[in-house]
Amino acid sequence: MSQPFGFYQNEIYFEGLGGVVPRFPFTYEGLESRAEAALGPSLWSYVAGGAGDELTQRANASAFERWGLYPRIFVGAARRDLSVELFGMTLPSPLFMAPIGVIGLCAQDGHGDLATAGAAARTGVPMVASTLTVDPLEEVAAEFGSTPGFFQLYTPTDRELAESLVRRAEKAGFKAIVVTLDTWVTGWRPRDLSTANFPQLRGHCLANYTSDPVFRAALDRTPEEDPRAAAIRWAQVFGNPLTWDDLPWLRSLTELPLIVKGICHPEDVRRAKDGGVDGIYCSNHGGRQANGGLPALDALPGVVEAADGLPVLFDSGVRTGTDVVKAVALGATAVGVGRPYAYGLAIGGTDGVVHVLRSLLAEADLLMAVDGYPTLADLTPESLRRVL
Ligand SMILES: Cc1cc2nc3c(=O)[nH]c(=O)nc-3n(C[C@H](O)[C@H](O)[C@H](O)COP(=O)(O)O)c2cc1C
Ligand SMILES: O=C(O)C(=O)c1ccccc1
Repeated sequence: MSQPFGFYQNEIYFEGLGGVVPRFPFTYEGLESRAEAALGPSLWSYVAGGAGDELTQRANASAFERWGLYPRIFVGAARRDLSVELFGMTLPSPLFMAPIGVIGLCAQDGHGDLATAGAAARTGVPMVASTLTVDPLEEVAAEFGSTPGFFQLYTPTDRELAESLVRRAEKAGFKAIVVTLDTWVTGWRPRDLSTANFPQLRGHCLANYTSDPVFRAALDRTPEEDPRAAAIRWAQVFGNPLTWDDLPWLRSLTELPLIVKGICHPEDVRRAKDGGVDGIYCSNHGGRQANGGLPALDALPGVVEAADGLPVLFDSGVRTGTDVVKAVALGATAVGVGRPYAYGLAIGGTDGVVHVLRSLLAEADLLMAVDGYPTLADLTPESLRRVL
């Protein structure tokens, strides 16, 4: 590791005055208010909103407040190592960027997927690119530099199309396939309903479909000639209500590491594991799908236990570096952040995303320094105590 993540603090104190300090906020609330202004009402309601009255979305974040980290003294954690092994890769930290559909729209120029991939290249923090990128997946992958990227698959009903998307992702150099299982239909989202968001967003969801030979072959006229017919076809093929019977087929699609996203129940972990997946992604989609459910963090220990050594990726409610540390202590191998980096993108493009990621990592690193946990392996459930 070249420089500890906490060094971001020094840069800001000693060099960044006039640079980062006036440009970007250092709290989640600060990010939210700046992003709301930058995005405007429609995009804001899409990104910030969740299902129902957003009880689960709020609970995801507040679940972290119920755990406190014990400080350990006389440890001298002058050097920290946050690196982690995942699917044979060594990542500089457990942090990654969760997939966010049409995140491209959050950037001023509408190419935010490329800007986010650029932030992955600059920080070493992997991006999970959504099936719903605004620019084709090949163009996104071209911006990753030496940072590995993962491809998130929304499995279409057309199996041949699913296969084609996976082949393209492999060819473009993605290092893992993340299949999202909790969103074959979108949840009841009052904010999106009140801004009638989806009809507008739909037109921006199509890039990976209209650039796909299998998708194009199923159309009578090209998407350029008849964009409406392409959008209709997209709506028809988008959501596949998969069942366990489809897992062998999903597994057969690729030799890349296969991760299933949206798992919270230990029994589902066992079944996924039996089906030969390489990783479990514990998430409730940031409270955007089902409302009234368990905060994802409360599901994590049961998932980790059932995973029994298989890597567990986690997201939903991560807002600070201390949240990252707590999720690792509860057994997550890698920790995803969602909305915060979208807000960074809205505020400052690639620089804004880099700022959000570096801030999360600096806070995590400095917490480990102060509390005496030099490596991730030192963080265990015994490092935490329930406080409420
Ligand atoms: C605007 C938005 C779009 C999303 N789109 C996708 C998507 O395309 N695919 C997917 O698997 N998850 C998607 N998610 C869910 C995220 O991957 C992640 O589970 C969630 O954002 C984590 O919660 P957090 O935002 O509270 O950190 C989306 C989330 C947001 C906020
Ligand atoms: O909004 C989401 O969370 C999401 O995953 C999605 C699904 C379909 C279209 C756009 C975004």
